[in-house]
Amino acid sequence: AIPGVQVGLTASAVQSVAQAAGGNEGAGRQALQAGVALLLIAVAGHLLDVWGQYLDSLLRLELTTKIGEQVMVKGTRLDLEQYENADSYDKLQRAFQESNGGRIYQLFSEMLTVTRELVTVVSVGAVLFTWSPWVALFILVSPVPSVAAHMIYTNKAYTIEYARAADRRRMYYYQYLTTTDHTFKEVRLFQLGPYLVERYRRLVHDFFRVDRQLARRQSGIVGLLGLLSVLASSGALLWAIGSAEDGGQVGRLAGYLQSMGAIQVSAHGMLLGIASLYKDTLFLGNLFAFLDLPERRITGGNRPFPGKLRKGIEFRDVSFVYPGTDRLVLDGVDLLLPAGKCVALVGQNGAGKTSIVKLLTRLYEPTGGRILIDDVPIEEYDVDDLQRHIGVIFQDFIRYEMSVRDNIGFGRIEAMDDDERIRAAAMAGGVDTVVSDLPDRYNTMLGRHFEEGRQLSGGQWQKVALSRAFMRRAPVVVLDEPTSAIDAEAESEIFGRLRDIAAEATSLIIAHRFATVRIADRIVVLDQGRVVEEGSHEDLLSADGMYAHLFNLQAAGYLGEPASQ
Ligand SMILES: Nc1ncnc2c1ncn2[C@@H]1O[C@H](COP(=O)(O)OP(=O)(O)OP(=O)(O)O)[C@@H](O)[C@H]1O
Repeated sequence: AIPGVQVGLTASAVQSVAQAAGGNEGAGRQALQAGVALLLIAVAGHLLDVWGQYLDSLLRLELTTKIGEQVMVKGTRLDLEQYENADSYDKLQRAFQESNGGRIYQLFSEMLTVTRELVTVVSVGAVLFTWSPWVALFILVSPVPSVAAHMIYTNKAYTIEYARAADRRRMYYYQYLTTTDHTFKEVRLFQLGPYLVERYRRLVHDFFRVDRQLARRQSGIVGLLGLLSVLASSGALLWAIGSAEDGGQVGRLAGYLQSMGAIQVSAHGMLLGIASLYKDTLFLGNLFAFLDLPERRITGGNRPFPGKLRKGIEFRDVSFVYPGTDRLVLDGVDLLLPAGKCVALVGQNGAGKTSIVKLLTRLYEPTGGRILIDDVPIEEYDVDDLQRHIGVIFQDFIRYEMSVRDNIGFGRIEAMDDDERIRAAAMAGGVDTVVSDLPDRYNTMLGRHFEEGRQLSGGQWQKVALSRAFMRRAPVVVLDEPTSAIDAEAESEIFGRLRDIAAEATSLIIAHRFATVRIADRIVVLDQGRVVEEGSHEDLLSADGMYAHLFNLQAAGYLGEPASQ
């Protein structure tokens, strides 16, 4: 109510001064009283402002930290499908853009602004209405047209921005390719720089063209509707002058002039605040849509996973189609991983090997058929417990830009401080000799992203990832192309040890190299989503089928002539 009181006091001060000038004795004192009241109000207003700013900064801190954290937590609760599907990944990216909490903070502070301006408009408006309803009405509605123009523009801009999400991702991707350490080598040597910059430039240019057109149209609309606003407030001014002149109300004229300024600013501020609120809720809709995404749709039962398998894992007539696609990636797969044995899965690129691992680790659910673990359907096991009991390393394992201890310890995070266990895992993965050369041993940072980081070779990184799998000491071990970058000598050593370490475990190894495949107790050949052969290395060679063909091709590569000759 302060602004309304201010207008009333200003009018009374000016009126009193005018009367004092006309010889009215008591008017001088009244003017002074009004002046002192105005001063007190100004001080109170200032103190409120300072307090408001303090609360404002607290709110900003609180929101920026909380929202970022919530988005991270949400990211860990989604299913793999939501990351591998372009549509939901798009949603995810849109939400990340809002994840610093800036927009939510803006929303709150806009709500506060709108409320504050509303108080000004209502209180000043009330004073004006008592003076002249028509002048009040003109002053109040004058900002409406120009704000309406802003709202129309906001809506258009949002629609355009929404449709741009994919192109924006492309832009960020081109920027990433030209500014990141592990993309540098190829970009430089294939001389891709100018091409990537050109693609980026073309996208920016398209954006620019559309934005310029929009800005042009916006100027037109704002210009036209804004003119109505100007006419309305000028009309109000004339009316005010006329009505003050009639009754010799100088104070009122001063009040009109002050309130016109105040209302112009406040009503404009309020309506623009509403327009921004509208825009921010549109954008925040993306964040809320993300936070609302279903979580962990793959659920299990309560059955704990066995500490050691009795019988083994069995895929029975399992088929699989990736959600949102229609290609049968696995087509009636029957597969047995006997307890305590090592099975190797062989097949050409795209045969479906990794997809089998994703089903076994419950990152996806089969479209048809059943997976049994010790004769119990996989769905009956507790999902977290199941995942805790499988030591898995994927082809695209992570190179954590953290310490060696983290890199290996992540295999069993509860045992991160168990030096003995970490050392044993490092030995099993063949990385202990690498670590002993590092300046800070297990506490050495790996990678190049952070200070003092030591970069490893591709094969050394792979050994670290293998150590991570061994750190788990799980009853089921799944290694997807575990030694593709490791030299032949180290590979044979690691597999020599694997037999000891995983002697108790049921293991599945996916590999293209036959040196790796041969160590398995049993080999399964997968082709286009079907199991086409299985048996021991010798059985499969004498069967002279696909396995023998692939083996001979590779052997010929090593020997320089067909192995069968
Ligand atoms: N997320 C996905 N969405 C849709 N299709 C996929 C997805 N991941 C893989 N595919 C398809 O499924 C098929 C099997 O892929 P998978 O990764 O299981 O093959 P793979 O045998 O492990 O191959 P590689 O030896 O190259 O690793 C491929 O044709 C691939 O294009």
